[in-house]
Amino acid sequence: MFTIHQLRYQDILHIEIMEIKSEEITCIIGESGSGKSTFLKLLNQMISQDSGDIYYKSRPIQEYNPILLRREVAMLSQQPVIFEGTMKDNLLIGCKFAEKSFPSDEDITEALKIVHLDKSLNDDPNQFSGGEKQRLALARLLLLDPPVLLLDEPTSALDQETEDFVMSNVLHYAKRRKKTVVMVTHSLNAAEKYADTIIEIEKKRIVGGLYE
Ligand SMILES: Nc1ncnc2c1ncn2[C@@H]1O[C@H](COP(=O)(O)OP(=O)(O)OP(=O)(O)O)[C@@H](O)[C@H]1O
Repeated sequence: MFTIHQLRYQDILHIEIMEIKSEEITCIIGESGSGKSTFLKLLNQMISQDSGDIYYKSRPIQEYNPILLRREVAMLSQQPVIFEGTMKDNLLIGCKFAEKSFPSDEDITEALKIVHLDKSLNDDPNQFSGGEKQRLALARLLLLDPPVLLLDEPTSALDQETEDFVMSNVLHYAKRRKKTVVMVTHSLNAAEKYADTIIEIEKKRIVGGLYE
């Protein structure tokens, strides 16, 4: 799905060669500040490399319209973004921005079940806890139904038990729906449990995918 060759981004990230396979779960691990979030942002061109190539579906990534690319390669950032309005407004706003038809009530219920968020659709999410906001943003992304999901520490604000439950649900859902997932995680355990491929960023460098 993605092939990367001789990529440089400032002095923050250098990737010799890498492939991210379609319909797989790829986990990115590495120390704080090693460039994990930067890497995800390069994959949907929130930022552009200084040199080197990223191919998405065999075409240079810069040939894609960035807005259309981000509808296919959708990112969940580390800090959940919450808009004014109810929880339902927040769940639907992604589809509105992406000019997609709204999901059915059944789809909304399913997404909330996957992220284990038991709140009323009329609630004000600005009052939610950090972990609830994170799960709301994750449910919003699932309702968008993009083929590629870039997840930056999607469950970092959750307690261990809820984190395990939500991560397992989300990644099983992704597998069932044949999604390509690139997930940054601090948990080597989770990566070993769920990833098809684990890539470690070491000293701001990726020489190649480490182990499969
Ligand atoms: N816009 C930017 N301009 C300059 N430096 C940046 C920018 N964004 C990130 N950095 C720097 O790049 C390095 C990598 O940052 P990044 O957020 O990608 O790391 P990370 O591995 O995701 O870290 P963490 O695990 O703490 O979230 C850091 O040293 C950071 O300070």
